[in-house]
Parts: sequence; C-alpha cells; structure tokens
Amino acid sequence: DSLYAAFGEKAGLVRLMDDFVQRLEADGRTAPHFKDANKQRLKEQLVDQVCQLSGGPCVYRGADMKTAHANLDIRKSDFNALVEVLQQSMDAQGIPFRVQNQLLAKLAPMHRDTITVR
Ligand code: HEM
Repeated sequence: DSLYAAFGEKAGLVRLMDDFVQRLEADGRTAPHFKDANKQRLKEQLVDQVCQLSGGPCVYRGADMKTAHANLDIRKSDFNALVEVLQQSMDAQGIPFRVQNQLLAKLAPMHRDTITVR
C-alpha cells in the first residue's frame, strides 16, 4: 500500500496539516517563526507537497524549499523542533510509527535547503 493511503489520503493530510500548523503556532520554539506566516497558504502547500511526496495524485506548485526559506532565520535547532512537532502531530493523528518514519526519511534531506543559519 502506498504511503499516501497510510496517511488517509487527501482528507487525512488536511487533518494532519491543520493540526501540525496549530502546534507550530503553539510551541514556544516554533511560534515566533510562524507569527507572520500565511497559515492558510502554508497548510495548503504542505498538503500538496506531502501528498506528492507520498505518492498521491497532487502536484506541489509552491516555491522550492530554498526560495521559500531564503529570508527566514532558520537554524538546525529550529529544524529539529519542527520535526519533533510533526512527530507529535502524527502521533495525535494515530499515524503508525513505521509510516511516520517513511515520511521523515523523505523530509530529512530538506535540511540542506531550509536551514539558512549555519
Ligand atoms: C522538512 C522541512 C520543511 C518543509 C518540508 C517545509 C515546507 C514548507 C512549505 C511547503 C512552505 C510553503 C512555500 C510556499 O508557500 O510556496 C514553507 C514555508 C515556510 N516555512 Fe517551511 N518547511 C520546512 C522547514 C521549516 C522550518 C524548520 C521552519 C522554521 C522553524 C519553517 C518555516 C517556514 C515559514 C515561516 C514559511 C513561510 C510562510 C509564509 O511566509 O507564509 N520551515 N515551508
């Protein structure tokens, strides 16, 4: 079965990203970064991006990761905090650990383009 199916297809991803962005705004480590973000657009782009990455029928049309994060002050610790919040969110949605790790493996290499402060 595809990873997309394991995430509950489009409806599951919409639920996940709603919850994820809410947690990003609530967590003291990530909140400052997302204070001025367009949360609705961000959620939609995350749904499309993860839908495509997980083998779903979507096409991600947002900015490439380097461009999207270029003007943001993102450190390795911020990246790690975001991944931890995503894990909390996937736990809350009942996503199996094995499935969580399959997504995290696809996101991990993006540290190169999203961490802007070395
Ligand atoms: C695997 C890691 C990451 C992925 C997959 C990811 C994904 C995305 C996507 C898809 C967008 C939307 C691009 C667009 O609208 O065209 C975005 C924007 C953004 N991301 Fe990330 N991101 C990652 C890491 C981070 C980290 C670590 C932070 C900060 C803690 C961060 C903060 C932001 C902010 C503030 C925006 C802009 C929102 C706005 O201005 O409306 N991202 N990201």
